[in-house]
Amino acid sequence: MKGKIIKGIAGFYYVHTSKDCVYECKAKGIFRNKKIKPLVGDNVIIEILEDNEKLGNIIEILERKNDLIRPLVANVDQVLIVFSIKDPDPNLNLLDHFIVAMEQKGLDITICFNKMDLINEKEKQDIIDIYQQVGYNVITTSTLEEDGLEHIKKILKDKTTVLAGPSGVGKSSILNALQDTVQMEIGEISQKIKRGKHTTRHAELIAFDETSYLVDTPGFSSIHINELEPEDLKHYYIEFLDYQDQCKFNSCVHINEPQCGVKKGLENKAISQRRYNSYLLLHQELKDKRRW
Ligand SMILES: Nc1nc2c(ncn2[C@@H]2O[C@H](COP(=O)(O)OP(=O)(O)OP(=O)(O)O)[C@@H](O)[C@H]2O)c(=O)[nH]1
Ligand SMILES: [Zn+2]
Repeated sequence: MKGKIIKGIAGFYYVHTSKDCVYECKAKGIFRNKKIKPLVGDNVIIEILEDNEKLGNIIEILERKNDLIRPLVANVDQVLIVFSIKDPDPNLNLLDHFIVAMEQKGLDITICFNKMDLINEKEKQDIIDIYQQVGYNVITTSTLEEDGLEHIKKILKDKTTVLAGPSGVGKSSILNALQDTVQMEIGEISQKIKRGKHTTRHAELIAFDETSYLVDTPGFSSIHINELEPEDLKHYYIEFLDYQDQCKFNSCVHINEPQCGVKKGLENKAISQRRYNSYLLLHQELKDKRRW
């Protein structure tokens, strides 16, 4: 039977299979020999030992699409980057920083502006426009007024999703609001899990249905851009890609070079000055880092 590991504790793996069943499984020795450790998020094949007790063995780990380090989860498809529209005001340089980090990991990105109840309808629409113009899916929510949650659920459908965003923007509130809507045998699982006491906090998946999962820890509240050379940053500002073939030089980083397509895009306002400024800032940061 096929399933997905949604939780791992002390050598036990909890595998979510079709019809919302969760089996408590051990991994057979073969993985240890191959030096593969099952991860939360892994798609696996299990053999059932005891159907009444929902006990099984993991006999195969299916090929991983990717594995993230923080949180430690396999096969994440997308990220929902949460920023608040107010309290705290969105720091757009930081948002772009998040976007670059997630683009680098190859995750699909949706941007969620939360706390929409704190502003008037038209206020700050320009911020939303900037990111829609880039081509990102932007949604707006208020967990306080339970607004936009249906929209989030639609985005979660058939994907494994992780939340990211700075502190205080409402990631936990979104998780809680969504979790309230999940009807699963949570009780049964937590009974089993309570047997042992564990202090370390591992990532878990919340199953919405057989193919939709959300990582339960608001994973990235700080960001690391891994080993990125300043001249490679341009690849992660995806709106530049449409203009770079108009650059005279292939190696153009769109700063001081003559005949730059991205600069032309800026002039005719197809590329946002706001985004370009954050590009310059981050480019300089990466250069400074290299000097260390
Ligand atoms: N007005 C308003 N306040 C909200 C909304 N969502 C969350 N808050 C409040 O914002 C504060 C921070 O919310 P959290 O959900 O803890 O934010 P977080 O992103 O998980 O923060 P960290 O745990 O620090 O990463 C809390 O006081 C929430 O009650 C919202 O939609 N509107
Ligand atoms: Zn250029």
